[in-house]
Amino acid sequence: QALRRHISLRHIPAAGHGGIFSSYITSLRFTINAESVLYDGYKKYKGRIFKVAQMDRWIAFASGDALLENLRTAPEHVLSMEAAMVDLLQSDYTLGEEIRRDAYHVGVIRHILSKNLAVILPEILDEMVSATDDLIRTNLSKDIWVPIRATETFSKIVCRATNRAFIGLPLCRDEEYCSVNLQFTNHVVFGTVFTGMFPSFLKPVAGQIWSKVYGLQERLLRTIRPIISERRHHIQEYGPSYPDKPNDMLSWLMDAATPGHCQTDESLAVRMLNVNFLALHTTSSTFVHALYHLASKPTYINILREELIDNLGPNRLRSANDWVSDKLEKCWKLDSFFKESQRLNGMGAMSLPRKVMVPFTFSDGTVLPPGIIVAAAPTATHRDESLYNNAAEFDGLRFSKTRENLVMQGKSDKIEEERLRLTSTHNYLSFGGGRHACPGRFFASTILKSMMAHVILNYDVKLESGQRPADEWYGPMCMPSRKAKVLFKALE
Ligand code: HEM
Repeated sequence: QALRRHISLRHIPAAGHGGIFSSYITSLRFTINAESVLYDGYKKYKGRIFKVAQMDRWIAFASGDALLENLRTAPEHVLSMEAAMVDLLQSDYTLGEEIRRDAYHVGVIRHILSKNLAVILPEILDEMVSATDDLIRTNLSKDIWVPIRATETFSKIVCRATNRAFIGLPLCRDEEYCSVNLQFTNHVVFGTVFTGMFPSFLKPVAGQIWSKVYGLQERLLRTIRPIISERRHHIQEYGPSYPDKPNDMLSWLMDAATPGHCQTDESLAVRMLNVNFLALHTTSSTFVHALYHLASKPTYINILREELIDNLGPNRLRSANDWVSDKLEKCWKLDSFFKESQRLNGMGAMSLPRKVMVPFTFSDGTVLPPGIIVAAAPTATHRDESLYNNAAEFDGLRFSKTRENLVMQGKSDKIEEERLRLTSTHNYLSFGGGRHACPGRFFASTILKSMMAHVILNYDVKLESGQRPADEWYGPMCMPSRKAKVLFKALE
């Protein structure tokens, strides 16, 4: 097999070693330091396709504007994201086969969640303030710096705030419900490794065993079944738009579920787990990456605080009433700070994974055979000097300065200005791109910015050592340090 794969890809240059046996050295290096392998490949072959050895396969990486555009725009039956997920995440066994077969939840997130953002925001803010009070403020005493373990604390805050919009009170505060949703990421990550060890014909059995052992689907079902039943009862009694119907993810999913299996309690529970899987870890990691930047570079605290007070007024964002959502849009520096943090410290070294379904010819003439995964390399692209000046340096105001310059020069056209926002995918790979670009990024951006605004207006933060803690890498996946503690002090 290795020989066959080697021959079918021999026209593609390799980052690191390219031989049948020597490539294992690179695959080992990729496991330990994926970022540097991809950076070396990118520098050497920018504008081309290059391949990188993994233990069990080659992955091709597209670099440069033209090839990335090919990757973004190829139709699903040619370059498939779903098929890539089956290979890379063993998604049929870890996420559930039905999630791939009927992805109606993606439409719900893309259209209904985004459309309802302004309406549900006060609820989200209320939960965020209450969760931050419960998990941070109660531990603080006047004028004393108190260490808070950032990843653990903010994943819980994100879980509560997000689930206020997904399932509402009181379940968004239920420990069992939150813990199941937070654990599901581990279920997927370790389940990928576990089921990946079995040959194809045994994977369904291995997947079943894995799900039963972890038991998260069952546990989530137990917590949400009474709520589903109650809502069904109201629908039967008063019709689909019954009075006081909750305007949340569970209702939207129940309304959109394709008739048949998708409408069962079991299927809705799996769908809720998956939506949480997509939303929680991504948002909390992105937040903590930015928090580490903020706490290690104190000058930004005053800059961002000043901007927030200018735009939001003297209120401290202590409650949802202090909030007017369009004012957050005016906080360009805060938006820029997150975009810059995510540019340098995002979810990992690989994005836009797609499986080649039929022979695919890139615009430079390179042909990829079916069966291979092709992806983009965000960390390498985001450090490209031709795209970003002083690319290796953190400049929290990089994007807001350019936005302001455009306005000052009278050149501000809407398209150019939108490209500099956190949620834009132009020259920016953290949210993927093309038809699969993250549909939850507008929701995520609102949560991230409002949570940071609340922190900055209510607390001082710093790091004991003053140094930003090193990220944790697992193959191509990147996470902010899970051990590091940020020192918090209440402002009043
Ligand atoms: C900062 C937080 C987030 C980051 C960094 C992030 C990143 C991504 C990335 C890189 C992709 C793959 C895109 C591609 O391959 O082209 C993706 C897809 C997706 N994300 Fe997010 N995401 C975030 C938050 C969310 C949230 C909050 C939700 C849901 C509310 C969500 C829902 C989805 C869905 C449904 C997809 C699949 C889209 C499709 O299949 O077409 N994401 N996200």
